[in-house]
Amino acid sequence: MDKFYLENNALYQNLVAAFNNTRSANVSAPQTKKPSTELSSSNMIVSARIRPLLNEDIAAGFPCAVYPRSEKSGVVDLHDLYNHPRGRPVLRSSKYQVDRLFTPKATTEDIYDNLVANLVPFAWNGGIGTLFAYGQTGSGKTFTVSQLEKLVAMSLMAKDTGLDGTREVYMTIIDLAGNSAYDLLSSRKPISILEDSFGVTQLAGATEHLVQDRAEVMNLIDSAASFRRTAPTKKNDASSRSHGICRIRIKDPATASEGLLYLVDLAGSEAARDVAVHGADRMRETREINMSLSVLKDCIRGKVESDAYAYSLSSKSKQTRNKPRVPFRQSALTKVLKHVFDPASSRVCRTVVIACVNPSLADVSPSKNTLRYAEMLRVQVPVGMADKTESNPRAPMSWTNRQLKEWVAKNSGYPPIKSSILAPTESGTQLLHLPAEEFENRCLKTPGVSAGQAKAFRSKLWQMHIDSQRASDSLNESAESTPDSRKLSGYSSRDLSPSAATVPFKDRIRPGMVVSWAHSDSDPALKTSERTQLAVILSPLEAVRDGVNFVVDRAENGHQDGLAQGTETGGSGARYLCGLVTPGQIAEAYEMNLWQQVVIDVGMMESEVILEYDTGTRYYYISV
Ligand SMILES: Nc1ncnc2c1ncn2[C@@H]1O[C@H](COP(=O)(O)OP(=O)(O)OP(=O)(O)O)[C@@H](O)[C@H]1O
Repeated sequence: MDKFYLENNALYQNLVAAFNNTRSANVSAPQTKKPSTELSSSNMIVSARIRPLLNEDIAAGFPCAVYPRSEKSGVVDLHDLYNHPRGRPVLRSSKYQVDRLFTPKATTEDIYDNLVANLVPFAWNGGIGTLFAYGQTGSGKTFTVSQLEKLVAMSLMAKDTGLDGTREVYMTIIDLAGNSAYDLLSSRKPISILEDSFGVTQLAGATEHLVQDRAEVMNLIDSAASFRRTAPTKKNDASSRSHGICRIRIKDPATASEGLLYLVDLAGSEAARDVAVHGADRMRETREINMSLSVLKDCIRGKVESDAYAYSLSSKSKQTRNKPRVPFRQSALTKVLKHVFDPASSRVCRTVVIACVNPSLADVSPSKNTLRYAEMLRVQVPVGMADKTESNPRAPMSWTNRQLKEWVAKNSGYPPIKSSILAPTESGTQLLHLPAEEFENRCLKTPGVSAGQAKAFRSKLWQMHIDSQRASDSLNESAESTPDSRKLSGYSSRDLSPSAATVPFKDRIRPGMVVSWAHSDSDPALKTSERTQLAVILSPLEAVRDGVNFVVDRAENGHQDGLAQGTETGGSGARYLCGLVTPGQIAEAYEMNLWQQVVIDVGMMESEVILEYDTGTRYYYISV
């Protein structure tokens, strides 16, 4: 093929020039409006960097095959020459679209400013920012990622970062080849990828360096690069045959909360011909690399789709769409990046992909694959949903950072909480997912704000979010029907009768009421150190048929069948069968465990607690 390209170089260049002339003539003609049925996700940016032709490409005589239309449009044309069996060769052109395009003139500093710089404050404030560089061998992935690592480090270790507070910065750099992982900061010591009992992936045996200054970080990056596993391919004399992962953990010592930055230099995807001269082991290695890249693509797409699914305001649209799958357990690479991909993770993530492209005609086929892969990563969010999520002043999930800041300024009480500290870059969704402790700590950084004000303000935001979900769900259930209070009541443990609030709660105990109660300290079956617990009333104990002791652990009998028990502590004697309400995975979220039952004496009950159901996270939250 290379011979064919070289022999027809002049023809190829003429055909490309003719294509470009026709296209620019058409550009001046009025454009039909693009049918805007979709738009891509803002937490995921797919970009492409076209590297310059290198001296060796030019010396080999191959022309340029990749033509960016304009950086703004993100559209790039690729021209291949097709050896037509009858007649002369023809030009085959294909067009690809990415969110951001970097032409050969762009420097890595431009890429940093445009794509990566805002991941730094994001991770500084507790988010997870991930950057992947993908592309065929020799396309400039290592060149790009190694420089970006240094730029990130310079920004994090600057004397004045311009960011609030101080942070401890920890760095780990590993190399992943197939299922084996190595610590590049400990002379390629083998390490293990394990999932601990909390489901968190641990890089067992990898060293984490607490870095103090720029010089130290630069040394670590250079030293890791020298331990990276490389082997020559036909295209690149020092080709990375493994995925290089740089993890930067940014810990806030005041709150122990942490953000993460992952900079991932993926192993080169290569055409079989590049390794054809090598043995079976290299071919197997190539298959493994291509398989892990394919799982990565499914995970990136799946995560964006699953976020869109989870945050969809409309329960109707959820019913009509299948729940997206994120197969993160299928490769070692995506297991290491579990926090980024696990749909159960409550962490806010932003992902940036850089598809690196070699512009030479000799590499046009793998370049097409790279750009096709990049296009497949651009997950589209239906416009209907975007409309709903973008412009509802009553739905915090739909707020941009600017809308959020305006709302905080007007609604956070006195003194007003500084929105630049509470949410420097976050959207409404991101602030809702901030752990409660971190949210309140940020509020407390505004002078004069009390812990009570911070707590009440978070409740206010959550209440608004829950109301907006409920309103949206009821709207979707039936546009024509009048609001049905029985349907709405399914979302709250609140008494439907407005006059109920005037009656002491112990005089109106009913099934479905949630109460706080104090249990005896020594009760091991409750598996918690908190003395005050929540429980949902199921029925009066008398309503339970005699002889069903296997469900109810009666106070008189002590523990039975491992179930929790209530004890009589001088109450009125009325006792209720209740289901335990236990903390969920997200801070301040609860789940109802109707099968974990306990008998509670009225005397042990302290107060009624109103729980509201949030369809987005499928947890209950205490309403204030
Ligand atoms: N934007 C650029 N400007 C100048 N030279 C570049 C650029 N990008 C890459 N190069 C050069 O191209 C060659 C290949 O780059 P690099 O090693 O980064 O490729 P790679 O995609 O990481 O390859 P592999 O997957 O085989 O490791 C290097 O000599 C590098 O210096």
